[in-house]
Amino acid sequence: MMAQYLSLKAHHPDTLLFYRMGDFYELFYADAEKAARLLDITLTQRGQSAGQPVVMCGVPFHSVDTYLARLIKLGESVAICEQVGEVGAAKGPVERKVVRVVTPGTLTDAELLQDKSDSLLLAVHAGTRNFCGLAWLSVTGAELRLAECPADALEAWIARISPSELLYSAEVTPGFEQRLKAARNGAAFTLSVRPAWQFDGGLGERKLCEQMGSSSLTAWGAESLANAHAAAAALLGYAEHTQGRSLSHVQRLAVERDGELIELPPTTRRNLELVQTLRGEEAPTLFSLLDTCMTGMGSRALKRWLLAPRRDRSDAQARLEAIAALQTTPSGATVAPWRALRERLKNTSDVERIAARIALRQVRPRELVALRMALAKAEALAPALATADSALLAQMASQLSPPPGCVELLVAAIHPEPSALVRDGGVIANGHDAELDELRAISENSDAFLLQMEASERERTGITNLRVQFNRVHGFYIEVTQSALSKVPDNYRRRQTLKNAERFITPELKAFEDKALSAQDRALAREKWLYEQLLDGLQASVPALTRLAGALATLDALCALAERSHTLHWRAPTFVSHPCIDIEKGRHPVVEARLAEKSSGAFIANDTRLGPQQRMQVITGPNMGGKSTYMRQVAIIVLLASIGSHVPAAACRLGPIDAIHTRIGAADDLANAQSTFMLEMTEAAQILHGATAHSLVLMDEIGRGTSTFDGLALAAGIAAQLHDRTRAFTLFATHYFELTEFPATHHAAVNMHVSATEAGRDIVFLHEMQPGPASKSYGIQVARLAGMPAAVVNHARQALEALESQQQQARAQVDLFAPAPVAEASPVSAVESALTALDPDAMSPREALEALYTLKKLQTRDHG
Ligand SMILES: Nc1ncnc2c1ncn2[C@@H]1O[C@H](COP(=O)(O)OP(=O)(O)OP(=O)(O)O)[C@@H](O)[C@H]1O
Repeated sequence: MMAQYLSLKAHHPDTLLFYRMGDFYELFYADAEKAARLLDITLTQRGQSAGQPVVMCGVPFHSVDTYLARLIKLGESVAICEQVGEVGAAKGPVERKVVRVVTPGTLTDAELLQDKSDSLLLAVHAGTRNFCGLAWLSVTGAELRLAECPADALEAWIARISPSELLYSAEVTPGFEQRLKAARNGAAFTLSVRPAWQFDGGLGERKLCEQMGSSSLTAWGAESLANAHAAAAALLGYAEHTQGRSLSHVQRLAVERDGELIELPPTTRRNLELVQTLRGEEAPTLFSLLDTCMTGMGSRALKRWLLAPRRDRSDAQARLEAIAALQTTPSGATVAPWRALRERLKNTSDVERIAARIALRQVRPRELVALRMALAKAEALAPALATADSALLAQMASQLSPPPGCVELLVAAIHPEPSALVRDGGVIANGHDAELDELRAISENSDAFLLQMEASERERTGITNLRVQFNRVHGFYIEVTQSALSKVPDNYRRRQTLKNAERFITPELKAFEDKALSAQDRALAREKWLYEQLLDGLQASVPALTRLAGALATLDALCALAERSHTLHWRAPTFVSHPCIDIEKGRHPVVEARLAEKSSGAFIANDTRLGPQQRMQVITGPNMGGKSTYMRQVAIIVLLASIGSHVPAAACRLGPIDAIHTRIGAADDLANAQSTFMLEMTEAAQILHGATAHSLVLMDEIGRGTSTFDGLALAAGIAAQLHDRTRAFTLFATHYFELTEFPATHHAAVNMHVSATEAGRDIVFLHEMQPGPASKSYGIQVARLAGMPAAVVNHARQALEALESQQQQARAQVDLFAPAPVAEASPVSAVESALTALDPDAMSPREALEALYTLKKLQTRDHG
């Protein structure tokens, strides 16, 4: 057995091997030690193999899912090895096979997957010409995506895709590997190394064609993406390896191109708290506020929309029309369509994942019952949509009809209340298969047979309390109490002795037992076979089922947006072609919700007007005044509009947007050994390189991490660059009062401030954005509010007065915003000219040596 184990283990060196032995999965040697540590289970030793004690530990097969979940969460992969041969069929151990490998990026079990998040597998190929190829999919989804990106944009792509597992070639350079490891920081995904030959462009193209059932990839515009094909080859190879079969349900292909999406760099996703709070929690975030979907499919679609808004507005426009239609109560109806639809969508099972599990032949009987009910619901949804005034809803309606014959097949084949697992029996419906019905009848008729036999044996033997019974351990028996033993006939054979009774068997009962038990075994085998047949029959429906799942998901997400708009009083944005961000009475939805929850006052709405004439707002005002909230709310409204959602504002007009960049707050990135200031500057530099005139840029207190003069000078330089060169829509919050002079010399910048007023020695925040610079910074009042000891506050107040009067007198007349002098080109030195004239390939060793002496002489002369 150990030889068998070791040969299986050799094929899965980096994976924990769960080796099935009876009712347990056992792990051995190093696997056992690791699993015992990670799962906190007991390590044992048994026997010896090759003179060494065998270290092992095990988990019961019926609770394997819990252990798998824990290991996957820790980033481990597990190969499941089952007994596939018949016990005792051949000499030696029963035949075993690894039936699938469970890895963080290839999960398919409902118990292991999160309802509201996709678990994505991404393959990255370090390609030619400084380009990387990417291919990714969710094993339980229907779509494979491809992209090629410039090598320096790889981290941003990985962050956006946010995979659970990333595959790369064993032969990438150490530098590239290091980058992938660094990209993992903060976003926990597992890195899996694959053999280099699997990253082959030609192989990938062939595999993709095969997958799509097409002779070329032209229809998808994916024909000339050799780098992405190489990634796809590894991706599909790995997915097939883990599932033990090909992914026949993945039949959609999409190519993502640089520049199609509105850029949301990782810093923006973090700073705007889109799907995670700054502390790493799931709520309160924009997504947690937005997601009132009734199904996991809807939540996942909504999250995808939120994290991948498109620059092209056609999708967003179609969604806005759909939301409008969902909010219009048709004549004769009492409620808006979104309400009625959401009511019907409630408790709809995850058709997308069930379809994938059908294709992977891992689907459980109860999921098929759930699928049948979901299909009935989906069909009932269609009529209400078909008549709606929205092309998108009409398209959904056409996709909601169940594949022909699918419901009928499920009704006929699956028992209405099946057991959880096929191996327990009772899964196939009565009347579906004559042979199964007959076998079941034999075992079910045994009750009648036993009663009849009991009566006849009582009569024959005169033992009135004789009983004929069955139990799982001992099979059929006749039970006679001690007192009646003398009446037992000769043909009774003793089976078991109890305290007060004896149990017997007769040849007649034995014959019946054989028949009944074998009927049960045969019925079970027949059920397994019929279940496989059913899966075969369902394969043809898989593409239609995934389309239907997509329609359900879109519909659910749209209904959630309609509900949010209604409940939170949001309004539809409008898109225009000229550059502008016009927001009337905008609010920050998450802060507003928090205020409402705590009943701590109303949220103060603010307008925002940005356009070519007024591209930059320099925002000043006290701490706690609401600067960050205001800036974030503008970005959130722009993002919500871009995905086709209504927005928390009275009105919003939005021109083209290509990116939302943010530089907010300061958190040390200790893991990457970057100081607060270094990080601040790196992020600012990235924004200055990346932003365009169609980008929205939020800069919150840039320059704060260094000395006042350095910081001020840098902040001024950055503001000037954004205003003059980048020309992005910029919200620039600062504590440097000097910067309020910026708009005087820069025509497209204006001063804005958050209002506050003093009540005695205290400060009252009004949270209103008003034109002009703030008059005071109120730092000391805020410190007082924060509970700073009175002595410190008084001390600070005195020091402040002294500092202010000193500054009045010695105010340096520095023009902070004057353009920097162009650096003078330094004259070319004699050494440099001589070097330029040399051609090393055309020189003899002697000439080279002479040239070296000449250069040295010239250098000595240049430096006197
Ligand atoms: N428009 C608003 N209406 C009501 N309350 C608001 C508004 N804006 C902000 N607040 C409240 O004020 C708090 C502080 O806001 P915010 O963090 O935006 O201030 P800030 O000016 O950026 O402060 P700092 O400069 O210290 O970062 C928020 O948590 C919120 O409770």
